[in-house]
Amino acid sequence: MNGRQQHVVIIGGGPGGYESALVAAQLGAQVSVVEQTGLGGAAVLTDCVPSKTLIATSDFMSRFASAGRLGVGFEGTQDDQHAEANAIQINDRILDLAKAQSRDIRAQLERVGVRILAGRGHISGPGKVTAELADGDTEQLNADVILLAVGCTPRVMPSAMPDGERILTWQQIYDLTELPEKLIVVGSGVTGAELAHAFLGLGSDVTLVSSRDRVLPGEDADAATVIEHVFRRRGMNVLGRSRMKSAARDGDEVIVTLEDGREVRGSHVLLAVGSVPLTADIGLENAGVDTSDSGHITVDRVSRTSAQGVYAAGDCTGVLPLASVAAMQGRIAMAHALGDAVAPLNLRGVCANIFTDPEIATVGYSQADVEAGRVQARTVTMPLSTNPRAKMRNITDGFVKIFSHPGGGTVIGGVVVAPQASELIYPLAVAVQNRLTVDQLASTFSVYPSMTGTIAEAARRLHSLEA
Ligand SMILES: Cc1cc2nc3c(=O)[nH]c(=O)nc-3n(C[C@H](O)[C@H](O)[C@H](O)COP(=O)(O)OP(=O)(O)OC[C@H]3O[C@@H](n4cnc5c(N)ncnc54)[C@H](O)[C@@H]3O)c2cc1C
Ligand SMILES: NC(=O)c1ccc[n+]([C@@H]2O[C@H](COP(=O)([O-])OP(=O)(O)OC[C@H]3O[C@@H](n4cnc5c(N)ncnc54)[C@H](O)[C@@H]3O)[C@@H](O)[C@H]2O)c1
Repeated sequence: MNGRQQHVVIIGGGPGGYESALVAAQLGAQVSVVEQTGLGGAAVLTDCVPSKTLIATSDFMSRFASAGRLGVGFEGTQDDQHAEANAIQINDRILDLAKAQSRDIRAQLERVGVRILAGRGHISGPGKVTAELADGDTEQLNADVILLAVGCTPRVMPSAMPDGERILTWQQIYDLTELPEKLIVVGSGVTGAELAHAFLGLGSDVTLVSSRDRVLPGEDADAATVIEHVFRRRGMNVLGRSRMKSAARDGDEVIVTLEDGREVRGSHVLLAVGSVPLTADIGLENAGVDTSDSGHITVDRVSRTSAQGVYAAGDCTGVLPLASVAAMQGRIAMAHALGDAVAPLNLRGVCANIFTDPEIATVGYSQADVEAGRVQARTVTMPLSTNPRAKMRNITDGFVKIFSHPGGGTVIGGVVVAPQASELIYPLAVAVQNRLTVDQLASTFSVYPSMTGTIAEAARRLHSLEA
């Protein structure tokens, strides 16, 4: 690096883009972000933040519905006692919250001197980005470093084209003015499972079309089994081993036709059949940036692409589609590009959470890693049903699972299935990240009574296996 101020141009203002902009500005670079939709990206405006806000309302309604089991009654006649979701108010709140977060991010970037260009960016040659601005102008930018963080968009099938009214992607549900009466959710990955559960909690009649043997095929099998059991118990119609062939409107109804010929009728269908990277028209060929067959940009562990001076971060790389990973890839890219100290991306410490009720939180090595022989581990699974705090709170579903290394007892992974597991996974994440042993975890005080008591108890069980 010479003494001249480096110019960094970032295409895409989601977590991958805005986090890298902050780091680059902090490291003294002149930074421009070209963003076509709004700062915060899909994460803030249509995907992560809106879905979690919807789930917050749904969770509240579910708690309300189970109040009777904790001895709480409501005034009024028995038949009349139910909470009702107001779709307009819920969606207004969601969209307001998303826009406010987007504004906060813009203000944060502007405070550190980042230039924000509203429009579409593409690489026009080595070290060159063209921005087609929203106001109709075009601007040419010279860049010492280019970072691509363009994200993904919902995958659509020609036989099930979304119409924004009754055939919907997850990005279109926040425009609904009424709660879907009979919702068919297609796809039982994380997006499908979270949203199917959210709408069930809000009062929709939900059918989940799952192409695999069980819901959440990529997750811990024990955890997914608990969630599928809860779905069914709460009245969701889960159609296992069922692949959608097509979805079509029939007046005010939708018909989902499965590959085996069965038809499912509903008022709305929500398509959650995966995502495709937005990498087709961003001029990758103009700089020699390689992609995989799926169109994801190929990167190494410091986010370098195949082209010198071009980095990529987030979902468009296909490394691990989480907001936290996108942000980390972006920070690493800028540190590397601008000559700061940097450690390559380490996915073993990544914490993830599925926001169903109960939630599934995971960190480190998984059961699948153990079963595939990628790592040797001892495993203990403790149900929550014996935890005193869980009993007090009427929590019956869930468990804590810990994986430790045989021989030293280092904690290498964990799964928590519990209400707010996203908060409970942190002690296990600290243990994995800092290579703590099960003995260190077991000898740490936990509050009595508390859900974390089960984490300490599981660690104690692993100690006795070690002994
Ligand atoms: C329903 C759902 C829920 C999710 N929930 C969670 C969660 O709870 N926790 C979690 O960690 N992750 C969650 N994720 C994943 C998370 O949303 C993504 O990992 C994250 O959005 C990736 O960030 P990104 O910066 O790569 O891309 P994005 O957030 O997609 O941002 C990319 C931005 O680039 C813009 N762009 C694209 N092309 C151009 C161009 N040519 N010029 C200018 N701008 C362009 C796009 O408009 C977009 O605004 C969820 C995903 C979905 C679908
Ligand atoms: N809480 C979170 O952190 C969160 C939430 C949502 C998404 N995400 C991220 O996004 C990633 C992608 O998740 P996703 O669920 O959007 O996509 P996905 O690709 O993981 O799941 C899509 C599912 O749809 C199924 N499918 C495809 N075509 C089908 C058809 N015709 N009929 C029936 N089923 C069909 C697939 O088999 C697959 O199981 C996740 O792995 C996660 O990293 C994270």
